Amino acid sequence: MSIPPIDRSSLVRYQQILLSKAMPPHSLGRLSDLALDLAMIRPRPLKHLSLLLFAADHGIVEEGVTHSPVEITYQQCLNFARGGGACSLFASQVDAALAVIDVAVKHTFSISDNVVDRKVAWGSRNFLTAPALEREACLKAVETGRQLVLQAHERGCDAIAFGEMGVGNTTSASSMAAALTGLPVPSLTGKGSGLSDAELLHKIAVIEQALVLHPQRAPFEVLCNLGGYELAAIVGGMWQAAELGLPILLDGYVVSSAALVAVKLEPALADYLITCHRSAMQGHQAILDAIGCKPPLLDLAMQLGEGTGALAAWPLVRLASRILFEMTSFEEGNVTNSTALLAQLGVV
Ligand SMILES: O=C(O)c1ccc[n+]([C@@H]2O[C@H](COP(=O)([O-])O)[C@@H](O)[C@H]2O)c1
Ligand SMILES: Cc1cc2nc[nH]c2cc1C
Repeated sequence: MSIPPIDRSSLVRYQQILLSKAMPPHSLGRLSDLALDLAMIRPRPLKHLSLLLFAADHGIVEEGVTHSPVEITYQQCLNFARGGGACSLFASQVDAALAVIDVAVKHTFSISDNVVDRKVAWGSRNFLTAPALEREACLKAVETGRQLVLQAHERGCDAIAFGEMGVGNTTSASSMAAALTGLPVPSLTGKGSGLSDAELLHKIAVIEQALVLHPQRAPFEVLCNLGGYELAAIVGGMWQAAELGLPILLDGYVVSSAALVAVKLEPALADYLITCHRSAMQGHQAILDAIGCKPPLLDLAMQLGEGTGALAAWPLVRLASRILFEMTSFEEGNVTNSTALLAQLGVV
């Protein structure tokens, strides 16, 4: 694996280009910061976003950590692949290509369902009784993520986002985040797709028990012991995307827990992450901080997953990527550069 470092040496030149644009200095605020970040990753306007949504089931649901019936995982995969659900609506609104990929859903899809079959296991195991993932199957899921990103890149995408669907996966996400950050479990655990206050306390107790049962803290061990197959696919996909020099639009709580694993394994990956939104799930900001992310572009109290936060931010990301390369300068627009004049006079 070799993730190329982003092109920091060009930052000063890009900052100068930004100052030459026909506007008062710094008037595009965080959008111009984003323009600079994107240019150091990929110095041209972005056009095509691919959203890879990986789906899997989770054995930890046996412990009563979610209200959602397990069949919702496969039902939602079918729904998404038919163009239903939030992720499909958002993807069609912002012109992104959506693929739904089964890595470990407890359901047999038929070819006409339009769900990509990359099944590596029939769900994960209950990690209160065994490691969640089988090592070999975990590696296969990582490899699947890589292959899907390579294919999306071959089809012409120049930016990538990951989504997920998996009843029970917020328990995996919180467990991995707690193992990798050392932060108290309650600070990282929320109600997921919906729990009462008492049920949330039970979910926290389950996670605390899991952390005792699985004391290993090396990132790959954490992924195998506490993770999910869709999370493993996202880890592999993120590595591949960074290797290809693609900006990665970071979605919410669950995808960010996979990003934390990926960054712990390969710190250079962090520079390719664009922080799209802050999920309302308890602990998302703590995960973003542990990764070293910039403040999120959107803070809309969303907490759905599916890649919806990344999709909602894509129009802003695409817009920012055009500023350095497509906006006219003072000179090109025949506009007096008052700041430059004042600088010549020694006023600024
Ligand atoms: O990523 C997020 O910010 C997020 C926050 C809350 C819930 N989810 C979604 O909720 C599902 C898992 O919820 P749960 O309660 O069954 O663990 C899973 O399909 C996720 O996509 C996702
Ligand atoms: C209905 C439903 C939709 C979802 N989308 C992502 N996670 C989800 C969980 C549930 C329960």
